[in-house]
Amino acid sequence: MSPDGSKSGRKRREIRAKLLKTSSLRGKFTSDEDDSGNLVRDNNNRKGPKRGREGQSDHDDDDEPMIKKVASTKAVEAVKPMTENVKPSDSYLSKTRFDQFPLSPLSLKAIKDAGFKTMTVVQEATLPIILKGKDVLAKAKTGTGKTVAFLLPSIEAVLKSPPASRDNRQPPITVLVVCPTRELACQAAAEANTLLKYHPSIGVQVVIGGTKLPTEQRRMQKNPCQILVATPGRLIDHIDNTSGFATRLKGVKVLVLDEADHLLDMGFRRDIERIIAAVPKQRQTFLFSATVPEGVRQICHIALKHDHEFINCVQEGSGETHQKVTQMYMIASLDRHFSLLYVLLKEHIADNVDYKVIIFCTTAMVTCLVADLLGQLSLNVREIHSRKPQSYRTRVSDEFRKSKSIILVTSDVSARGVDYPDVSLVVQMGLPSDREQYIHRLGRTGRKGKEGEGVLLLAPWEEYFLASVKDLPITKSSLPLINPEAVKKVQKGLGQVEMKNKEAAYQAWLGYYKSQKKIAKDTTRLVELANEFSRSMGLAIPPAIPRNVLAKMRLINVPGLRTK
Ligand SMILES: Nc1ncnc2c1ncn2[C@@H]1O[C@H](COP(=O)(O)OP(=O)(O)OP(=O)(O)O)[C@@H](O)[C@H]1O
Repeated sequence: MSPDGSKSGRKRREIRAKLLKTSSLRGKFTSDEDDSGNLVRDNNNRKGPKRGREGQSDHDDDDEPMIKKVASTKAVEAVKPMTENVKPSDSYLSKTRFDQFPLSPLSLKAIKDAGFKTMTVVQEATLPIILKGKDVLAKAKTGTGKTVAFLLPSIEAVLKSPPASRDNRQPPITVLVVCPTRELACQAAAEANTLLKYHPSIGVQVVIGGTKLPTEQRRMQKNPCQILVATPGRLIDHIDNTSGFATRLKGVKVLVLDEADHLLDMGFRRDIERIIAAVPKQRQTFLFSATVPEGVRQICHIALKHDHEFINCVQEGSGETHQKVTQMYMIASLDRHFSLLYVLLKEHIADNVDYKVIIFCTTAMVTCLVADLLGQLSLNVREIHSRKPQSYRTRVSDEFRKSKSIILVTSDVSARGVDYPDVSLVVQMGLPSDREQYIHRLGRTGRKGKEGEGVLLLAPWEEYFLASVKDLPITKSSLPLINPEAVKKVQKGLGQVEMKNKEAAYQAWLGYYKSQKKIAKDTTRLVELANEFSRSMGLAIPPAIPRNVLAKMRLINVPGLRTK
């Protein structure tokens, strides 16, 4: 917020968006001209790529949410959630207090200490159903307390389970929470420890890639571990390599899949199926996410009982994003993206002394390049992606969570779930892997009913993505003036970025867009665009790519590529 309390930069963008809207209404459905004179045309829908397992995947509201318990659904048939037209309120909070439910007084004490006065909408909607013993598929907007919603009843399940006998060398794990990324697993475990403040005998352990397996094995052996939070890949490592671990999983009473739609998509499917096979059929299962695409409704029966409840806290037609988060998109040729990003950031920083920005890039190596460039431009920037050691990622994540006046450049390892308070702006550079990822990335701002801003920066040939988010309140903003000094500064900064970073970014960029069917179907065009990206990094000729890498991408002998 600038000193006078206005967000003049954001205001400027909103005014530009309004002006554009009125002008474009005149020429609706024809082409729009971005400021570089390129004609951009509307295109159709697209399909995004399937993402890899944890760590390998680089792609690495507040209107009245509708709490509507849909009648028990047969998991296979898609049941449209019931909705009523209710006046949207601006709160993610309900009026219901936690002590109106049969929860442990010690949990209630911890909740009070955490400063939670009333339940959030999703907590109020799901707790009674879960306490009745039902399986639940819950959909609620980002930043509205889904983690506490599944942890509270999970703690109740532990309290109801018979304490393990002291001499039991493989005491049962009662609750298993699966998260798609390491930061999210650590965060859920931290939230669990907050709720367990007065339950000293209940232990939470975390198993995630990037840490030493033996360290985790010792910790689980020596400390209470009634609740285990895990990323899929590492959990399977323990099932396969930690003696007695599979036995401990036979005690699971509650299985939680956080960011369930992501865990159920093809990238994780095999791991999730193995994990489900490793826990008892006789259990309760909770699937939570801010997005539940139709496909997930069809496939959720692999985890949920047929008589599960689908609880949809997102009012139909209000869209899956928050009203208080303004969403803009900008179309500019690739050669302007870095300067545009720089101008956007300087504008935002000038208007928001407590700025806290997350910039999402398409891959780890592009993230690395952008972070390097912004560092050269003397911005206070950090980076998180899968090419950084876990200790570094954890340290930076903790630092960013506690800081203001800071910029985080990141891949999709930070797209979902991570709860960084008071993020003022989310910038998404280039094509999000799909609609859900766009929504989750945007959901890093506007949490707990707060305001926020999202800007999606696309090249003209990426504009077709907008068809997949046309139901969301995203408006086109014309481009801010990019003064020649800024261009020169960015070009100078690019000149100081190491060549190996540019080579890696170019190769990763090509790999990512090769996975975008609509763009990759014409490989010659794909390579032309990649070489446009290469020039935007200030390279006169595109970097050479190892022949074996091109073979894996199935791009051997495509004109415009250089091999080494
Ligand atoms: N009843 C409550 N009152 C106030 N704050 C709460 C309450 N429950 C949870 N919170 C806080 O709200 C914030 C967002 O919660 P959480 O991260 O679980 O959101 P989420 O719905 O899981 O978001 P995402 O979809 O991004 O994963 C956290 O800081 C959490 O501690």
